Parts: sequence; structure tokens; C-alpha cells
Amino acid sequence: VLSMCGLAKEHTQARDQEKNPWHVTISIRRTGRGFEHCKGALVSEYYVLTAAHCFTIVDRAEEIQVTLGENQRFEVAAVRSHPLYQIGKLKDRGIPEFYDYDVALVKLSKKVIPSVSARPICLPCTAGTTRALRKPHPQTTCRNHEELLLTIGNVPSFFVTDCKHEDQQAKGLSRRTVKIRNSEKKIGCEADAKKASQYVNVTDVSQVVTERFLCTGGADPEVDPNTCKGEEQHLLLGHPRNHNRGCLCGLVGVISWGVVDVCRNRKLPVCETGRNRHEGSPAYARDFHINLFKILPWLKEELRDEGLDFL
Ligand SMILES: CO[C@H]1CCN(Cc2c(C)cc(C)c3[nH]ccc23)[C@H](CO)C1
Repeated sequence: VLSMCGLAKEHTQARDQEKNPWHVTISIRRTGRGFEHCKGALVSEYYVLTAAHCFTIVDRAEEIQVTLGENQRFEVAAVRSHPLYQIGKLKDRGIPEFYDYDVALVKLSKKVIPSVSARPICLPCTAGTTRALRKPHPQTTCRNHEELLLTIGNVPSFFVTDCKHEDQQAKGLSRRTVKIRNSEKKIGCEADAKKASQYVNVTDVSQVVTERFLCTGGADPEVDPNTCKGEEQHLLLGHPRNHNRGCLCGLVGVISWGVVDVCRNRKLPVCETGRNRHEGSPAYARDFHINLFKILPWLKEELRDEGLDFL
């Protein structure tokens, strides 16, 4: 039976993991340097989707652990980065980091049993997203998904980030609403990529912001929150119409990189206030996400045995 992807509790009393049952933390043991962490999302019973730059070519599956919610720990069977991801590809042009195709699938060593706090998020162009969009199956096409999820202008969406609860100082998850800068908003958003310290040698911004990227952040019309290193998270789209009722969420992007790491040596934001932790982050603080509609052949191939019903 379908895993009912994207179904999550929405009411305030629900626990963080019940509101974001696909949210995982990936811990990578680095010899001599402790652990590094990234975030990811469960996309099927065995696979987690995250950013490829979370891993180095020497990381081994044995050094990686995935935590779902507070306490479900999984060993990792394999890590498969997108074949076209190559962070050092433009080094000889004075561009130290290149994030094109910055996505990876982590295969868990045992399958995840769906529950109220463990459930995959729906991927674009699968029957699950058709259901999440409350559209008829199989009449609804992949093109329809893209038209519905990545509309023109500022597309309301959100990503999930760590926060700390005011009283017991426990860590929590909070949603950060952002707008995907589409159509005419896209140009200005992408231009700010050149403000990244490592991109001083970039002449044409399309060298580093390729077709694969979605752009968020900036202060127009209001300040968007920014991502931080280690939050290689997901740009989710709550079902546009029913934000208050249960979220039938769809995934459209994977956070890859940002111009400014607004969290460096800053403490976690307080969950309750939900205030932007980045007062004072510059308007050129933009974030770039891999658009899943641009890597579908790879997703379909890697997830072919997961019963996701790709359209
Ligand atoms: C091209 O130059 C920039 C690339 C990446 N940036 C680091 C970074 C990574 C790796 C991942 C995520 C999610 C980030 N969110 C905000 C920053 C940030 C640094 C800026 O700190 C320089």
C-alpha cells in the first residue's frame, strides 16, 4: 500500500517529529574531528535525500548514521551522489566550490516502517504528489506538478530548521517560510550569488547558478530567513491551499548552499518566537536549492525499486 507520503500532523500539540516525519539528521564520523551533521528527508522506505556536499569521496557507509526523530537510529548501506556532482570542477577558473547537481541518496540498511513520526515526503512526478495535490490519478502529469508547485513570481514554501525551546532548552524543529524567486524575481536573486566570498572570479553568474537551482532569500517584499551550513534540508511546499489543516507536503528542492552562513557562531533561534534569527543579515543573503524537477531521470533510476509510482 502507498506509504501515504507527505502526510503529517499539523496541530500545535503534535510533536516536532510528527509535524515533520520525514526529517532526518545524518551524522558523519570524521576521524579526529568528531561528527559532522547534515539534514535530509526520507523519500521512500529505504532512501534519504540530502546534499552531495555533505560527503567527501573518502566517507564510508560505516562512518555514517541516520537518526529519524529523537531516537530511531539507522545504519547506512550506501551513499550515492549524483554522477554529475563535482565540487572542484571549476577550480582551474578560480572558482573553489561548484554546487551543480549537489544531491545524494543515502540507502538505509533496514527499511523504515511508516508511523506518525516516520513517513516519507512526496517526490515530484510520483502518484504521491498527485494525491497530495488532490488531483486525479493518472490524468495528472509531471508537467502539471511543476505548474502547480513552481508557479510564477514568489512561490510560498518553507524549510525546517533546528531551534531551542525557551523553557526546557530542549532542541526543536521550526518551519521557516520562504519564497522561491521565480520568473522576474529570479534574476535579482541569482545575481546576489556573486557576493559569495568564493565567487570573486565569477564573471557570468550562470557559471555557478545553473539551470538546476531554485533561489530563495532576500528582503523583497519582506525578509526571508536564510539557511545555514549543516542544514542541507529541503524546501518543502505545504499544499498551497490548506496550510492550517494537515500538511500534505511535497518536496521541490534540496538546499545546497547559501551566500552567507548566517548561523556561524550564533546560538540556535528560540522556537516559540519563530523570529528570524538573522536580524541584520544582508539583503544579498540568498540560498540556492537543487530543483528536483531538473534531476528526475536520476531520481527515477535510483529509486526504481521503491514502489514510488513515478508518472
Ligand atoms: C560559494 O561560496 C559559499 C558557498 C557555501 N557557503 C557555506 C554554506 C554551505 C556549504 C551550505 C549551506 C546550506 C549554507 N547556507 C549558508 C551558507 C552555506 C559559504 C558561505 O558561508 C560560501
